[in-house]
Amino acid sequence: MNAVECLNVSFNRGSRMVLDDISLSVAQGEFVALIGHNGAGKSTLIKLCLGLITPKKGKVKVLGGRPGASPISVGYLPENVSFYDGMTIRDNLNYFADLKNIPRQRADELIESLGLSTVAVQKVGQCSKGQRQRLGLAQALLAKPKLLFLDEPTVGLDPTASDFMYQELLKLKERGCTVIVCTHELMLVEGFADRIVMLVGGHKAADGTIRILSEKMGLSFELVSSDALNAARQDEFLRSSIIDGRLVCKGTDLSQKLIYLEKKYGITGVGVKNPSLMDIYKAALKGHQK
Ligand SMILES: Nc1ncnc2c1ncn2[C@@H]1O[C@H](COP(=O)(O)OP(=O)(O)OP(=O)(O)O)[C@@H](O)[C@H]1O
Repeated sequence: MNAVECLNVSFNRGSRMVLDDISLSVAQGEFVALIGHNGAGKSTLIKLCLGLITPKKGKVKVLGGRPGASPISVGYLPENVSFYDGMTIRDNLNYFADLKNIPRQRADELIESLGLSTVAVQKVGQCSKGQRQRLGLAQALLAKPKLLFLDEPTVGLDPTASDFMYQELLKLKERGCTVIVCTHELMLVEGFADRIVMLVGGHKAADGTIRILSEKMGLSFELVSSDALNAARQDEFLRSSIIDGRLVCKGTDLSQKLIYLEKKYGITGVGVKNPSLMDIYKAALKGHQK
């Protein structure tokens, strides 16, 4: 059973098409980055999976059932999570625990594990953005969800706080939780996500690992080796692969080039630098606007 299954899902707001024929499967335990320009439909897709809105066409299944059918198993950190500013961090979390019928001991555990102990008695209105987001994550994790949706969880966070957030998400994935993060922070998410799903104008424009998408899109991989670069400068076959002082090739030519370097020049251990998620983003955007 997949954690999320969308089959030919379309959603309109009035006469405007917001999502068009989206099919998407997310396996349990996967970490998926949902990316795309402003207004692409990312939050809408998350809301459909949460059962907050219903598709005009197509089917959505979450943890094998109807979206919204197992709220305890699904955690959600919305883009603008709101708390009671006049209450402390601990009281806010206890309040949500009580609402969900979860023992307050779980709130204590999360305060401890998410590094909120020293500020637990601080009023939320006096918390930094990073502390609020940790509280937001704690709220989403109260029920130990099997599936977690996060909508731009690191907006406005400093690099340490953002890294903390992603390290926590990685720990959850390691424990088998499915994580779906909607974000614009491509450089940050590319090191964590197993797979990228990109929406453009309500359509699915890309779906796969960075490696596979790069190959499909014909993006350039860099062969990182000064020996290989020096050899290529003297080599008729490789010379044309030097662009802006870097030795590059398409994913489909990669193994051929590596074998050639080893056989002809005895060069081994050549590092391969994948295209970045930003390269994929730009290529998918361009490909979709043709
Ligand atoms: N409540 C609403 N009423 C009317 N239109 C809406 C509403 N919410 C979203 N939309 C529209 O639906 C489209 C998709 O919005 P959505 O919030 O899903 O995009 P997004 O990819 O999450 O964007 P962003 O990166 O800016 O958060 C946009 O054109 C937006 O204007």
